[in-house]
Amino acid sequence: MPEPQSVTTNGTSPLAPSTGIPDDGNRQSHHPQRPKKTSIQGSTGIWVLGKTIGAGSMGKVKLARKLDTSEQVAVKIVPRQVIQDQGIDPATGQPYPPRHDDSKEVRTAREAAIVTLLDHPYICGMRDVIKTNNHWYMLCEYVNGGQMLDYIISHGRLKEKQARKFGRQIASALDYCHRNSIVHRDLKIENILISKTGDIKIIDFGLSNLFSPRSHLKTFCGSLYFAAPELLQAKQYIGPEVDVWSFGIVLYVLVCGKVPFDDQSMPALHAKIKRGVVDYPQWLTSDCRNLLARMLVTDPRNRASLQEILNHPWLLKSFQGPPENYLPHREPLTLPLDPQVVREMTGFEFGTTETITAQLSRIIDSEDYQSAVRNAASSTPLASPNPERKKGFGFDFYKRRSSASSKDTLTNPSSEILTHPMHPDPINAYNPLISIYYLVREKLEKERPPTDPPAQLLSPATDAEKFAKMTIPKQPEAAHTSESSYEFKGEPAPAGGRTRPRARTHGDEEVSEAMKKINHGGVSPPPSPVIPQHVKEEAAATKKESTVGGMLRRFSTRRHNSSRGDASRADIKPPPPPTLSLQPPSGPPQADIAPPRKSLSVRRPPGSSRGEPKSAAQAVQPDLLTPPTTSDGGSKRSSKLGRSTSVSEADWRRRYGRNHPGDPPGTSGSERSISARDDGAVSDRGSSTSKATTTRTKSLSHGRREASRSRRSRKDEAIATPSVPNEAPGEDGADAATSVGSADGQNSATLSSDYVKPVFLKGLFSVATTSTKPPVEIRMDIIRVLKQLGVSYREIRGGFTCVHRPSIDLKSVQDNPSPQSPEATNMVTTSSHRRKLSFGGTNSSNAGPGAGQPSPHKSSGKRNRERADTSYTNSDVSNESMHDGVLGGSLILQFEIYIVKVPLLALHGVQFKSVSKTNTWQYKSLASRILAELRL
Ligand SMILES: Nc1ncnc2c1ncn2[C@@H]1O[C@H](COP(=O)(O)OP(=O)(O)OP(=O)(O)O)[C@@H](O)[C@H]1O
Repeated sequence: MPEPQSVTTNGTSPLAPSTGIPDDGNRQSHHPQRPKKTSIQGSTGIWVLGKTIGAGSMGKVKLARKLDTSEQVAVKIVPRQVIQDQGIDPATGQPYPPRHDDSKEVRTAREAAIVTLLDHPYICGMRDVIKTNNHWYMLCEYVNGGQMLDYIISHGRLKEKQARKFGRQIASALDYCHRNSIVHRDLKIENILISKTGDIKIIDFGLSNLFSPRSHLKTFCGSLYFAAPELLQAKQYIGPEVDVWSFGIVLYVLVCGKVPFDDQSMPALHAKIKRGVVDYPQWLTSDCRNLLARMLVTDPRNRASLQEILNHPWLLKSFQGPPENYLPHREPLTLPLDPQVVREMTGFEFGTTETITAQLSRIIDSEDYQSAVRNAASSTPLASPNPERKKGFGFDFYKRRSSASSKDTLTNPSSEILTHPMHPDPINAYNPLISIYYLVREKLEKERPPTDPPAQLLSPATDAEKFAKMTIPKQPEAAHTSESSYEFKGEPAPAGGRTRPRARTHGDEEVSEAMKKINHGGVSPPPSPVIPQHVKEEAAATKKESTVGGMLRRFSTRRHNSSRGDASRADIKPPPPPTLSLQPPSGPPQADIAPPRKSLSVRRPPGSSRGEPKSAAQAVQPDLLTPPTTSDGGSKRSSKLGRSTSVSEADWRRRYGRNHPGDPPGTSGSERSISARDDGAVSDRGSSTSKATTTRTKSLSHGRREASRSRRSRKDEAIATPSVPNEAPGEDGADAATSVGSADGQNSATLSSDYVKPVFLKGLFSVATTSTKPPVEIRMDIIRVLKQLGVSYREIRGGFTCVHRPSIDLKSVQDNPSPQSPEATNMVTTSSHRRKLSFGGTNSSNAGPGAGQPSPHKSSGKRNRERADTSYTNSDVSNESMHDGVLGGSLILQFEIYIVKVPLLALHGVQFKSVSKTNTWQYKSLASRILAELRL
C-alpha cells in the first residue's frame, strides 16, 4: 500500500471553503497546538477532509471530497494506537518495540479487506483504504439519508409495509454475505443507514468474519440488545444464525419501535434475552408476528434459516418472490486457478500465494467438493427468484441455489441451507477460500479495462502457463501447519509464550481453528510445529503490514460496472448543504451494561483525549445525582447506559467480570477496539485495583490539562456580557421561548454560578459529557439540539426537563385529549408538526426542498420553524404518567438534562437523568444522540 502521502495538516483547510465542505472548525479551538489533517492522498487521488458526520468506537467519520472532482465519500478515520509493552523480548534481549493495538488493527484490517470485496446495493461500499503510521482512512460511499435509528427514535415504529421494504433489503444483504462465507456479527439498527434513494445501506463490518460450515466461531461480539442468546452463553456458532437473530431484533424494532428485550439491569437483560420471551404488540399482523417468532428462537438449531425468512409470507407479501441477493452467476471452480486472483487473496492472511493455490487445489480436487458439484448438478433447478437475473452458461448453479424454495426451508435451522454437512453447496459458503476467490475474481473482472479479456476467457494455455510458473508446495505442506499462516488478516495472534500478560481471545482460537479446517478442506490438520508465540506474532505482524496493504491498494479503484450502483452513485453526488448531524456515535462498551439507575454522568475514560472521537454514549452512566462516595465505589457501582454498543467478548468480560452465571468464560474474545475509551473504571464489577488506579491517574492528568483550558475558557466567559438568567428559567412558556431566542441569537449570556450543580466525579468523567465551554454556551447548545431533535423541553433550575414523543403518536394523542397538567403547560414543543414517515421520495406531507427525503434532520428543522413556540399539552404528560412512557403502544420519554460543574477539574458538563422508568434502549439512544449533537 502506498504510504499515504502527503497529508495536508493545517488548522483551517484552505480547500474546504472552496469545496463547500465545512471544516470541523469548532473543535479546533481545543487543539491549538495540534494541527489537523485536512487532506489525504491515496491511490484514488487527493481527498479533502470536511466536517465530521459520525463517530463510533473505532473513530470518527468525516465527509470528504475528491480534489479534482465533485465526488464525495465518508471517511472512517481510525486512529492506530501504539502500545508500548513492558519488559524485555526474550527473542531479542531488547525491550519490546512499540506496536499497534492488535485488536483495533484486526477490526480495521478485516473491515477494509472484506468490504473492499463486497458489491451489493444495500451494503455500503468501500472506495479506497489508506493507512498511515497513525491512522487508517477508509473511504466509503457517503450515505446521506440519515440513520435508521434516527427514524425510530424520532418517529417510532414503521408501518409493516415500510418495514417489509427494509426487511427485504436487509435479508438480501445478509443472504449475499452468507453465501460469500461472511457473517456480519454486528447487525443493529445503528448500523443501518438510509441512502438518498430511500434504500438501506449496511455499514460497520468491523466485527465481521469468515465462517466455514465445518468450523465454529467463538467470539462474542455485537451489541447486547441485538446479540443472540448463544453468544451470551459462550456457545460456539457457525455464523449465519447469529445474524438471523440480530435481524429479528432489527425487524422487531422497525415494526414495534422498541427493542424486544430491555432492562435497566444488565443481568436482567441477559436473562431476558436467554429466556427469549417476546411481547408481540397487538397491532402486528399474524404474518409479521410469525416471522419474528421464527427468528427470535433462542435455540439456534430451531431458529429459522435465512432461506426460510427469505421465503416467509410476510416478506413475500406484495412481491413476486423472495428478495434478490445480487450474487453474480457462478460456476463451480475448476483447475487451473487464475494466479492473479490468488495473488490478490493474500490480504486475508490465507498464507502465501503458493499456500493458497495448494489449499484451493486440494479443496477443488477433493471428493467432497466434487461430489457436491455432482449432487448440485443432478438436483432439480429451482426457479430463479428474479427473472431478470443474468443467465449463465451451462448449468446455472446460482439459479438453483440462489434462493431456496419454501419446501426446503421451513424446518431448517439458521445455518443449515448453506452449511448442511450432508449437502454442501459448491457455490455458496462452501469454504471461505472459495468464497474469497469468487469475490476477488469478480472484483478484478469489474476493474479490468475493457480491452483485457476477463479471467475466464483467458486461454487455458495462458492460465496453465502462469500457473506452472508458481511454486506449488507438495502436499501435505508442512509449512501450512504453522498457525501464523492460518490467521485471518488482522486477527490478533494467540497469546502464549509471552512473559507479560496479554489478552487472549476467543477470536484467536476461532480463527486459527477455522483456518486450519478451511485449509484442510474440513479435515483436521496435522499438528502444528511448536513456534514461540512471540516469534509468530512478530512475523504475523510484519506480514499483515505487507499483505493487506497490497491487496487494498490494488482494490482501491472505483467500481466501474456495477449494474446496480444507481443508489451509490446518487449518494456520492454533491448532497444538499449539510443538515444537522444527528448521527450519534456508536455507544460505548459500557453502554450495553444497563445500570441500576438511569442517568448519564460525566466521566472520561482513561486513554481518551479530547482529540479523539467522542462517543456520546460512552459517558452514559448513572448515579450522577448521587455522587459516589469513593471513586472505585462509584465506578463499580455504576453500570452504564448508552447506545447499543457492539463489544467483543473480551471487552464484555472486562466490564462484567465473572459474576454472572452463563457469561462467556473469561479467556477470550477478540478485542473490539475500545481501548481508547475502555478502562478499568468501566469494569464496574470486574475491574482490578491496578486498572482503577490507572483510570484515576489518566483521568486526573487529563483533567489538569483540561483545567488549564477551562481557565482560559472562563477568562473568555468573563469577558462576555453578563446576563444571568432566572434561577429557574422557563417558568412559563414565554420564558422558555425567551431562552430559546437567546440561545438562537448572539446573546452571550452567562449563567449564575449557582445555576450549575457541582458534581464530584471521583475520577470518572467523559469526553462526551464534559467541556471547556462555559455553562451559558452549553445551555445554548442544549436548547439548539433539543429543538433540532424535536424534543419538548422546559428550563428548570440547573437544566431542562424534557419530553420526547415519537411523531407517529401524535394522532393518538390528539384523539385522546385529557385535562392539562401544570407540568406540561410550560413545555416548549419544538417538534410540533409530526408527519408520517416518508422514505426516499415517497409521499410526504412536507412539500418543498427536502420533501420526501428520508432525513429526519431536515424534517426536524422544518418542524422547528413551523411551530417552535407551541406549548406541550398536558394530555401527553398525563398519558405518559399513566402509562409510564408508553402511549398507544408507542414510546414517550421523559428525562432531565442538567448542566453540571466538575469542581476539581474546572470543567462543565451535562448530566442526564431518566424520568421514564421503561424504554431504556430508547432513552439511551436519544441521550446519546443529544450528546453527539452537542459536541461538547
Ligand atoms: N458511509 C457513511 N455515510 C454516512 N455516514 C456514515 C457512514 N459510515 C459511518 N457513518 C456515520 O458514522 C457513524 C459511525 O460509523 P461506524 O458505525 O462505521 O463506526 P464504528 O466506530 O465502527 O462504530 P461502532 O462503535 O458501532 O463500532 C455511523 O453511525 C454513521 O452515523
